[in-house]
Amino acid sequence: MAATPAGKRTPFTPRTMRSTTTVNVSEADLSSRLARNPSATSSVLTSAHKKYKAPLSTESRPRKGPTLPSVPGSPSKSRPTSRAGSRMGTASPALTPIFPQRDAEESLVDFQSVGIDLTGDEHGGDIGTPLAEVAVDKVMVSVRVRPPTASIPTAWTTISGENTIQLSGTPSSPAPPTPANRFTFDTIHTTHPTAPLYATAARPHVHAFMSGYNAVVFAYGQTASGKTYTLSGTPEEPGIIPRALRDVFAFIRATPSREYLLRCSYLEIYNETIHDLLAPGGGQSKGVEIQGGGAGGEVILSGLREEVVTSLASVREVLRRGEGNRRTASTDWNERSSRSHSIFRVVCESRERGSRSASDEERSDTPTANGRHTPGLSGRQTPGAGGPRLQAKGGKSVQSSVLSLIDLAGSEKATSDKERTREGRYINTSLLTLGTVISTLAENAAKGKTDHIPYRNSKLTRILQPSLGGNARISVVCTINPDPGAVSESMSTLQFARRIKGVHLNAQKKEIVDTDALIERYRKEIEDLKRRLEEREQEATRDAPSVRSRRLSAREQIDESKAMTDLNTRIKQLTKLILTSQSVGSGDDSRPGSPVKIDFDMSPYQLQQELLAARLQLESQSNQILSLEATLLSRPALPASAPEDEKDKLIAEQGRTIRELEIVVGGYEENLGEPLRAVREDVEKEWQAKLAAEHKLLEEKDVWAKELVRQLEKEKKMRVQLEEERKALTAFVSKFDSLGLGLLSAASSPVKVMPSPGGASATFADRQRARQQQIAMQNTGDLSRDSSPVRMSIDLAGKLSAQPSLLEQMPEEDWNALGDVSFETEVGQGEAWARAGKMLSKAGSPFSPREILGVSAKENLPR
Ligand SMILES: Nc1ncnc2c1ncn2[C@@H]1O[C@H](COP(=O)(O)OP(=O)(O)OP(=O)(O)O)[C@@H](O)[C@H]1O
Repeated sequence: MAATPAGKRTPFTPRTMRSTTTVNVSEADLSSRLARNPSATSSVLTSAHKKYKAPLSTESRPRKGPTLPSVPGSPSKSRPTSRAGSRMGTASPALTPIFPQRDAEESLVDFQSVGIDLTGDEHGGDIGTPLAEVAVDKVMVSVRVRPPTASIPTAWTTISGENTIQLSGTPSSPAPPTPANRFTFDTIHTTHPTAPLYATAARPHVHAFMSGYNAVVFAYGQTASGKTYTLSGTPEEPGIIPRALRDVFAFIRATPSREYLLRCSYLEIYNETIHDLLAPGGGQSKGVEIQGGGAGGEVILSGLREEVVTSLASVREVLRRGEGNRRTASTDWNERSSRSHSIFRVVCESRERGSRSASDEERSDTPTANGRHTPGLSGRQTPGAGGPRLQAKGGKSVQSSVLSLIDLAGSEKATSDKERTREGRYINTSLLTLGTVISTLAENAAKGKTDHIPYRNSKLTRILQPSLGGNARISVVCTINPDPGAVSESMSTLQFARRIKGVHLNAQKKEIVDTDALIERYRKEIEDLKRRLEEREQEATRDAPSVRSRRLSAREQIDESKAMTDLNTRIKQLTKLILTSQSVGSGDDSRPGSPVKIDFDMSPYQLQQELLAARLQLESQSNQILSLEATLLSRPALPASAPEDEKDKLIAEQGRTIRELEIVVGGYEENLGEPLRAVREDVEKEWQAKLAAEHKLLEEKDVWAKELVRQLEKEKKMRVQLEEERKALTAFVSKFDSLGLGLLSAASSPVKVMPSPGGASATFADRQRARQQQIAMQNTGDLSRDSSPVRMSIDLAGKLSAQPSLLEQMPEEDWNALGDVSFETEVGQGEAWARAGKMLSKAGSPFSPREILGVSAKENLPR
């Protein structure tokens, strides 16, 4: 909304409505109708877009002077024929998209709060909100003053309702209220939230971009004044870039009558070198070159990577990667920080949805020289006698537009750091050139002059040349630091803003007919693939299965089924790239974000088929690469004397083919690398889990084994000990036996009775048996005194045969005491020996236990 100086608000009336007037009225009307009646979206849009059906070809439309340069990087008008592809009879020379890698959760700009629903946000309205009315022939200029803080007061005052900002100075030194201190622009913003600024300063441009116009939004201002805050924002307060992309997808969703293809690129200009922020290696990648641009021709950014995006998630990934590349280098002497100009570009191609045209049918049904249908090539024949216009007959035009969102580096005073000073020189030079270009443009427009415009003095102005030259809707947000100490820089920013307001614009929609547009080629390839699939299916169902299996070998059957799977996969891939209101409707996850992983539960046959399909796809892609390379090589060289226009055209074509090649190679690498990476990840994960389980098991077994060894050692020790005790006891008993016999013989018999071997042992065994019986009887409660193992009577008559032993005469407890003789502890040993000695003397033995036993160290008996 503009306002009169008196403060009375009046509806804005564009000063000049050029050729785009009808369309703009339709857009505003469309938006307001959308807001009132969302259900009418489809019909409204369809009818609205009918009005867009401008001339079928850019050639058929009258041009307005030299102010129609093409957009940098957008497709050239005449598509060169890919003869090599046709010669080689390759499967498909169509481009393979570059899919984003993964949905990374971390991102500088958080999209979580920026959904793609149509309900809008807190401040910014929604897609159905009527567009702010902007003068399409003027640059939209907004000023954003960074909110003051308690410690930093503001030197500026805004006049409510007038969109005027005025230098007030400080209480101690108030500024004089002169016209030089007052500035009026389209909008003035002084608050934290970005939504109101976005709604007025960017949304109309995003909508214009989606409707086929080139659009540029850039932030200009001194360092730390809030340019990055305005463009990128923060997770809490998303900036213009995330909001714009949200609106792009919302626009697609609200436009069922058209289909879209979106590609993104991200570059920065650092020290007058252009870096592709999306290239592997980011800032370290080799520089991007600017080609063409002369005589109103296209500016081609050769070597700049363009990535097809199909969802907010994929855009988020691209942004994250690009920002990451800037940031990484920023730790390295601040290379990627505010010392570079960054440009985020989105290319949008769109066409009306509907059935294929007759001419399309005709073309795609015409076999090539080798009798084979080559999808993608079918519609890319060399323009015949009638040229593109003839081809366009009945065909659908494709709109192509570019949105550039630019965060300029902030001007800065020289610093003590040598490198920073060098950077500052480059920044100031390019900003100065931008200022000069804008001044000259404004002056030319005001005075009807045609002075030379020094676009070529800096990379920034060269890239912006087509837009500044008039073929774009431009919005500038000038950011101001409120600090009274920064007044001179702020004044310089405001003067820049005032100058740029004088630049004259004349943006035109770019409509391409023929097969220049990628979307058109994708669509044609899809149709061709579908037709081929249909043919194969018909062929497959013509014969009975038994006849067929006899006719084809197993190998041929596998190949055929693989070929069909391959066709299906490719159709799905391409279809997913083309965005429609339905396909973006289901949100972020509707797009493929990761490669297809191999299912390990598949049968070997299925796996073999998958493998074969992957191989075929790789082969087909390498054929595409070869075909594009051949096309490049087969380009006729132009003589040095050829007109500049011709040269630019050739350069543009070559740049396009190189870009295609890069996209195909990117897809090839993706196909080659991604599934393998994914499979490897899966396998590694699986085996790591198995390995961890095995390790755990091993550790448990190790513990168990150690414990077992320890037990065995203990047992062995005990066995040795027991064995020694047994031996000692046996020896001891034998001595007792012999002692007993000696006593008997001495007392009653002159006959020397020799001890019978095993007498004591047998007695010992008998006693053991008796004791077990006694225990058994005790357990059964049938214990009688007769059965006591302690038998005191000695059958002397039978002594020679029965070998009565002294042991037999010992009371039970004494016998038990003997058992302690060989036991280990010193105390126990002493007591045991003492008890044994007592017993022997009680029995009348003249020997000590040691003498009897003839104890030696070997017997492990205590001394
Ligand atoms: N409107 C605003 N509301 C709140 N904070 C802001 C606003 N504008 C800027 N800031 C804060 O001011 C600081 C500087 O802003 P920013 O980094 O965006 O400046 P810049 O102009 O991009 O600087 P440079 O040119 O050095 O990159 C940041 O901390 C940012 O969060």
